[in-house]
Amino acid sequence: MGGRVNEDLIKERRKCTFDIKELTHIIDCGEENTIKRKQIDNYILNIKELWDDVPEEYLSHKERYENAIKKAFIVLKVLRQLHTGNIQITDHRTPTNVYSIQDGIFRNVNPLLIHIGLFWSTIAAQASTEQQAEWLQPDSSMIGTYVQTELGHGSFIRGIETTATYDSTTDEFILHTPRLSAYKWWPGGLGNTANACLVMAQLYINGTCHGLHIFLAQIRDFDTHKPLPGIKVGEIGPKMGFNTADNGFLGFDNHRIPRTNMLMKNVQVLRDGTYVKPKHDKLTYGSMLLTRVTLISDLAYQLSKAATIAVRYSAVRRQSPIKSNEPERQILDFVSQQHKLFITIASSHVYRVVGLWMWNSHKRVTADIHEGNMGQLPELHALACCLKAISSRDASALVEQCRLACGGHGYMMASNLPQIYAYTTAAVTYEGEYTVLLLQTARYLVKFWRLAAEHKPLPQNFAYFEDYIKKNFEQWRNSPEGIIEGFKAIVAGKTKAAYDTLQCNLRNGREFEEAWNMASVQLTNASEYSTISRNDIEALQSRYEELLALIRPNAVGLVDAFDIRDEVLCSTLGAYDGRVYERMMEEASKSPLNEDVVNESFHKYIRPVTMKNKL
Ligand SMILES: CCCCC/C=C\C/C=C\C/C=C\C/C=C\C/C=C\C=C\C(=O)SCCNC(=O)CCNC(=O)[C@H](O)C(C)(C)COP(=O)(O)OP(=O)(O)OC[C@H]1O[C@@H](n2cnc3c(N)ncnc32)[C@H](O)[C@@H]1OP(=O)(O)O
Ligand SMILES: Cc1cc2nc3c(=O)[nH]c(=O)nc-3n(C[C@H](O)[C@H](O)[C@H](O)COP(=O)(O)OP(=O)(O)OC[C@H]3O[C@@H](n4cnc5c(N)ncnc54)[C@H](O)[C@@H]3O)c2cc1C
Repeated sequence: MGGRVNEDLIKERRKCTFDIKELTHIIDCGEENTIKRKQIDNYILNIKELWDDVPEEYLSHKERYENAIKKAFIVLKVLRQLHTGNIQITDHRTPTNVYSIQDGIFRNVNPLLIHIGLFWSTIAAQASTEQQAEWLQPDSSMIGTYVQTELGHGSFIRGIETTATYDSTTDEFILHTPRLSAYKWWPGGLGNTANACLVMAQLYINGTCHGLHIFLAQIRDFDTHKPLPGIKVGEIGPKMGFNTADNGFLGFDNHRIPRTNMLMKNVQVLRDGTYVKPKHDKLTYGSMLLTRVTLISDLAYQLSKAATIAVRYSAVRRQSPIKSNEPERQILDFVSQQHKLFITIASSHVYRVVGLWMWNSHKRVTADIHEGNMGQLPELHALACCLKAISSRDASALVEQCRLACGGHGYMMASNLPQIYAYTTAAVTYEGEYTVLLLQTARYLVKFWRLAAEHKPLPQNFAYFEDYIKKNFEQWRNSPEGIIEGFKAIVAGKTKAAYDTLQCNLRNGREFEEAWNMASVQLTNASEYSTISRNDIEALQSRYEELLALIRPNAVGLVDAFDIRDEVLCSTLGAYDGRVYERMMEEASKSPLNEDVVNESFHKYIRPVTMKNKL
């Protein structure tokens, strides 16, 4: 859409006091990455077949999927070309950028998300060298997914009921779904797209259960795409979001696969049925760990999208004067509006930085694991659980705050804020539900508190537990260091309270698991345990308000620095040119309800009632 840039946005951009490009380069981890990202954006976004004539929202459930799958295979082809270097973009090791522009292409979810994001990465991480050589061929016919959750079990994965029983006479595993609750339910791309899957099942050899293992199973014929004998597969129906992801169900009726289809990098079943144990029994859960780490950065990106839309809109939208004799003000001038939005910008940066740090930690710990050193895995798991839980919860709350900050127009699908919310709130549940993950972190903290309480040696990372016990915490200081000290005091205090409740429950004769359950609200909820005083809080509050005023002139510059293209934002409210009302009117004109001046329902249903006595 052509036309002039909104005057208020022009003025906002003139006011900006910092170099926007410099911040963009920081966000991209370097100018080179910015250049590459833009090359990839240009290449992919210029593919005409990826763009819709009719907005996605007006399509039926079936049409949405068919439209998305058409685009998914165009994108897959491009990703393969990038991978093999056939598209001359020198280095594309900035995967989040390739993936993030897909938000614009699909306005929803790529049905191949799990194929690319989890299927391949799990094979790469958990299959033996020989298996990888066979399965990771660039021209493979396999379209796969990651099949773990069942109708009856999602969080408690030890309760998974699908079995894989070794038959040494034929050198095969028999995959079986013993009852309705054991049906696989949820995997993305399973409904219609996938012809293969990685399935999590209980391994049985000679009547002994060895727990959960991952198996590669073909489920559809590669040529006809018909389900193989013994496979019952389908799609689970419409959801709050993720409606192009064809999440599916799957049941096995004694479906046989070769023994060599168990992922055997860390654990093996030999021809004679000998079971060779892994070095750590949670290595099978590695894909969940990796995805939790990846999600932190993805959620930071979703926050930057929501912030861009809401801040630009707030600079364009004028409503109410502040003094009655003045003109109406940009809603961005209201301090309460700044509070709603600037926190979203800040949170995006926080989770981006933490996400990168976690990504690098994951790389380091994985390299150690390859060398046989598992020592850092528990801490990484505890951190990933906590950060995935809070980043998803914060992101969905802040995206919703941005939507509300756009008033009624934020409720329009054309603002794209409802879709971003539906996407982020799903992340609170998938890949480990919020409370369940926080309890994993609590379990880790309580272990170290027990050491502290028993005056046993603590690792350096937990020295502050001892400081708390010895009351070595300094008085509160209003400085970054003081705030960090404050957080340490909160963690220590909260862990102590939960631990004390746990001990009290145990003394009262409860068994550990029951005592744990009774303490679980304390284990997940933070309390104020720092040495902060009322005066400190007042000082912090006024400093916060000063900071809002300092950020105000740079608000639009800050979101421009996220450098998200209009085709990706997909928002009438957030486009770079700020022509909000023109875009809203243009989008409304696409509604099928505007195709006829008089809708035929008038003649069928309305007129017979309203004109009844007048005909
Ligand atoms: C098209 C392009 C796409 C590309 C994509 C790339 C980028 C885009 C960005 C990101 C998106 C990427 C993908 C995701 C996108 C969309 C999501 C859609 C799909 C979602 C998929 C799923 O949801 S898959 C299913 C996930 N399921 C879960 O997460 C289940 C949650 N439950 C658990 O993880 C566990 O059951 C548990 C952790 C709650 C407890 O496990 P349990 O077996 O009960 O444990 P125990 O009690 O026996 O033992 C606990 C001990 O084990 C340790 N531990 C547990 N888990 C781990 C682990 N993962 N690693 C290491 N250690 C672990 C735990 O600490 C205990 O140790 P101690 O005994 O020593 O205390
Ligand atoms: C959009 C989407 C995509 C998904 N994609 C996939 C996929 O590709 N592959 C796949 O395998 N799965 C997938 N899933 C499934 C997902 O991983 C599970 O839904 C998730 O792990 C939560 O499990 P659940 O649904 O069984 O919830 P439940 O565990 O039943 O949780 C329900 C409630 O019980 C509480 N609860 C459960 N256990 C405890 C406990 N021990 N202590 C305290 N409270 C507890 C929870 O906090 C929650 O409040 C997807 C889900 C969604 C929504």
